Amino acid sequence: MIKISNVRKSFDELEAVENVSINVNKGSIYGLLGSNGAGKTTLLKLITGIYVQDEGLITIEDQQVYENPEIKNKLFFIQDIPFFLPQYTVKQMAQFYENIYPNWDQKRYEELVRVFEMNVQKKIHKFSKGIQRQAAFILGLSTKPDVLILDEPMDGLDPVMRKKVKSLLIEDVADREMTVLISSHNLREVEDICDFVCIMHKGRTIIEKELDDLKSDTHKIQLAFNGPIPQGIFENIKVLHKEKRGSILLFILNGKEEEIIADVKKYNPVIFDILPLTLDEIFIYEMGDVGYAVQNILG
Ligand SMILES: Nc1ncnc2c1ncn2[C@@H]1O[C@H](COP(=O)(O)OP(=O)(O)OP(=O)(O)O)[C@@H](O)[C@H]1O
Repeated sequence: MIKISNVRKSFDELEAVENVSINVNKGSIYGLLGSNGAGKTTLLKLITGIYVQDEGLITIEDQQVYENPEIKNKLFFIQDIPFFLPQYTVKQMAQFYENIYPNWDQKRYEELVRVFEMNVQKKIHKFSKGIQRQAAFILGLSTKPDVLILDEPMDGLDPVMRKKVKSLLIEDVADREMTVLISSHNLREVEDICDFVCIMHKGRTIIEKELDDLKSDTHKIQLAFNGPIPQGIFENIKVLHKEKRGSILLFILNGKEEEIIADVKKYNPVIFDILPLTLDEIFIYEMGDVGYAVQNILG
């Protein structure tokens, strides 16, 4: 659906996006995560055709986005500071979008106005930050986009509204295979709705993986042996982290659970436990030497 291949974008000397390649499948909710200044917003502005890349290719449904009104009509971008025309009310913005977006759905708009209990007659700039964001969601979802792109979408929303917005997104993904790309600093905020995640750091992608794969491929193991650590253990398994806590050895391993169990059992441990890993821990260990960035992402 969205294909980004070897994309670069610099501002003067600074390379904000360095050789990034990612794929976002139709009907998925894709989380673009990363530390401050990682290049997330720049990448979203490239995808939505606000910026043009210095190198590489960006396509949505195999068509380039930049200066392509046909594709732009199928996507909606809610920026970190949502865009509204000055002095406009929600009703006026709705009329504006109705004229631009061919798929504008008036019935859906009225329904969403009811759900959010939105005052459509009030000038938007007089609303609080959170209500302005709600107005952006009402308008964005009423354009019935094939692709919805969200930059820090939950900023300023209270927990009830976050839940409401998440369930509306899931509804549109399930009903009509809308594709959603969400950028966020905060992994915990989006992990319950994303099926794919990508972590960016300093303009590059560090991990791009299906969330379930990430969870099922990483394991925390506690082990103890009568005597020293046997030679050869985990020779063919990727060890992300190893530490000793008294007589207990703690390993973070990347691999299939059955293979790990089979390997361990060859060495007759006196203690052997497989413990669940939180997503936070997975990211910390996977990213290893960029641990500082992970702390930021995990907030
Ligand atoms: N228009 C611009 N002109 C010059 N530099 C820019 C511009 N936009 C972004 N940058 C720089 O590019 C880098 C990436 O910025 P970007 O806003 O894409 O990061 P981000 O991951 O969205 O960060 P944050 O999470 O803090 O919003 C930063 O170093 C930023 O200062």
